[in-house]
This record gives sequence, C-alpha cells and structure tokens, in this order.
Amino acid sequence: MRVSFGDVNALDGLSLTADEGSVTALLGPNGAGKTTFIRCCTGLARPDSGSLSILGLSPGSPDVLPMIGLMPQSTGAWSGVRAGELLRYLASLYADPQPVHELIHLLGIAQFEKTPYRRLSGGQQQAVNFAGALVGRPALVFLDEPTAGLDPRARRLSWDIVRQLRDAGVAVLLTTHDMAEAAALADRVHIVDRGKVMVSGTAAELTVDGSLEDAYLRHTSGESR
Ligand SMILES: Nc1ncnc2c1ncn2[C@@H]1O[C@H](COP(=O)(O)OP(=O)(O)OP(=O)(O)O)[C@@H](O)[C@H]1O
Repeated sequence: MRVSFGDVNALDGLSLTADEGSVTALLGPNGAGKTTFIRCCTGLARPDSGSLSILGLSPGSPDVLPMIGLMPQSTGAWSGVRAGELLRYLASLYADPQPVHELIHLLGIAQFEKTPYRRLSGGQQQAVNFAGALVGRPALVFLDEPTAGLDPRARRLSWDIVRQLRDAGVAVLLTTHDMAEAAALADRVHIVDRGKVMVSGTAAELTVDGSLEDAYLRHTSGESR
C-alpha cells in the first residue's frame, strides 16, 4: 500500500498479512508508518494505491466494522464521560457485545468505573481503550502501542489478554516499541521502516544473529522523515 501526505511517503509499498489465531507485531521507528497502516485497515484513512482485504472485505465497509476492534494510541475525544458509561455506550453499538461487567473485571476497571475519562491516569485510560477495542467481540483487533506507559503488572495483564484472544482464534495486530513485548507475544514480527516492511519472521528467526533490538537496529535507518 502507498499513502502520501505531501512529500512524506507514510506507506511506501508496505505489504503484509496477519493471520487469525495469531499475534502479528509491527516494530519500527517513530514515523515509520505503523499507525497510518492501522488507520487504513480500520477505514479511517484510504490508501492512495494498493489493495487491502480485511476479513475478506473492504476496510471500513459496514459488514466489516462490527468484526474489528481498535485500540488507538490516544483518544482525546471522550472527555467527561465516565469510564463505565463509555463502555456501556460502545457495547450498545454491537449486536452481541461482551458484557461490560466482564470487561470491567478483566481489565481491573471497577475502581475507576465512575471517574470521567479525562481524569483517569494514562494507564487507566489505556485499560478503558483496551476494553473498548474488545467490547464488540472482534475477530480482528488492532492494538496501537497497547502497553506504552503501563506499569509492569498492567503490562503483564495486557499480555495475558492478548494471549487469550489469540487462543480464542482472534487475529491480533499490535504495534510496540518494546522488544521484549514483541518477543514474548508475537507469532510473527514485521520490522517496518519508512513505510516498508524491511524484514519479517518469528522472533526466533529474527534473533539468530543477536537480540530483536539488534535486528531492529540493523533493519531500520534512524533517518528522520
Ligand atoms: N494526517 C497526517 N497528515 C500529515 N502527515 C501525517 C499524517 N498522518 C501521519 N503523517 C506522517 O506520516 C508518517 C508516518 O506516521 P505514523 O503515525 O504512521 O508513524 P508511526 O510508525 O505510527 O510512528 P510512532 O511510532 O511515532 O507512533 C509520519 O511522518 C507522520 O508525520
């Protein structure tokens, strides 16, 4: 796929697949194009060229939207809505949502359920965002830096939930700057730089000659875009 913003080629021939029942991780420098890719997959942006099939359907089509979940990097939009109310509202948009009380329990949201979203800590907002991505029982879920800024316990909880999703047959596509996270979770890792996949493989395949961070540094340029 190709996507340009003026002179910036945010996606410059990026190509990849993500399988059901597996975790696919995108690693890459700031500005490499990871979020742009997720925005195209979720119908929030349109590629200038290339093709994209989401569960066999066009991204953004009414048939596909109920089957995908998105945890964005940040959502400034929710403002004064209380966490629990927000999740109940999101649940009301789906025909067969996961019960909100289950998600509140799963993600440890109960103690701040009645707090307005904008007053939550960064990590608490992440938990609500994660719950929002899962409430529609997605077959494919996009998690954009799901554990950035989380404390170790919350990060481990997120990892457990990602593994449960995978074991339930969900396709999980996540971005991360945490090499340990990619190594621990991903069935397949794609290292992206300047809008292209530079190398792909299992963590084991990519770490034959050193750590995943070594592979990352070898396959990315660090040039600003
Ligand atoms: N709406 C936009 N308008 C103009 N430029 C954009 C827009 N969205 C993204 N870009 C540019 O496209 C490039 C890719 O950005 P993107 O957010 O996809 O990177 P990323 O890999 O997700 O980075 P990070 O790791 O920092 O989240 C960047 O140079 C960014 O400035």
